[in-house]
Amino acid sequence: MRIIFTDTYKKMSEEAAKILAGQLWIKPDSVLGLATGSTPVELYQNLVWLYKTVGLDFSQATSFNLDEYVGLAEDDPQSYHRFMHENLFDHVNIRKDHVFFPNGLAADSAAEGERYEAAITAAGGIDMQLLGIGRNAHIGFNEPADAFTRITHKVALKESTIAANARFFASAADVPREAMSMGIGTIFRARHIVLLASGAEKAEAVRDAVEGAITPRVPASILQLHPSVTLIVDQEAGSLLKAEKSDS
Ligand SMILES: N[C@@H]1[C@@H](O)[C@H](O)[C@@H](COP(=O)(O)O)O[C@@H]1O
Repeated sequence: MRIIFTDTYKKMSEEAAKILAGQLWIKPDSVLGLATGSTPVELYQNLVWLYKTVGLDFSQATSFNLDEYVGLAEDDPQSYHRFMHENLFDHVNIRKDHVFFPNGLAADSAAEGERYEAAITAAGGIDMQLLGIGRNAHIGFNEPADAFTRITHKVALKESTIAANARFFASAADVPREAMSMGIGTIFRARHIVLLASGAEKAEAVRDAVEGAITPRVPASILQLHPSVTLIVDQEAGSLLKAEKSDS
């Protein structure tokens, strides 16, 4: 795993933007796996800026989002679908028929998981997967569990995740209790993975994921086995890492 240590959230976001932009410049028809949450917001702002100023081209790109809440319509203000459009897709030249989400309204979640996997495969697989990390080291919505999940599936969210995401809702009671999420296997099949972490509340999760045992109790720990992972941390999120600082 390559670790890029940065001082601030701003620098973390700039480093991440360089990597995603580089991917698009090298392979304009890249299949990107994209993430929601507060962590990638400024990265997306940087990508929009690169699109507007130096012509970073999304016209041939495809995107698959990691996850979506169960029970929210696409146009619900809290849906991840809306989040991605407001933060990135509406501001760049990605084709709207090239952006994909798990359907949180699907009646048959198992069939929906298989449909989403087939769509990823049909697109050629994910070239670069962007990830944030939960405070309990979840990635996507893959919560600590007894086994690593293999494909896109329905998950019951942990109370801690509901509490952490409540800041985006009027109250914790409004946070959906379930989501459709890529599985750990789906994420692991991406050719390159970029994991972002910012803030002191992520420091333990980052340390456990990078330096701890590989276990489904720490979902992100599986990334230690992937051949191409770049972790970008700000000072606080990287503060508990023993790893030699290779960059700053
Ligand atoms: N499903 C998302 C994850 O993809 C995200 O990584 C995590 C951390 O979010 P944040 O970046 O807001 O800390 O939150 C949610 O649970």
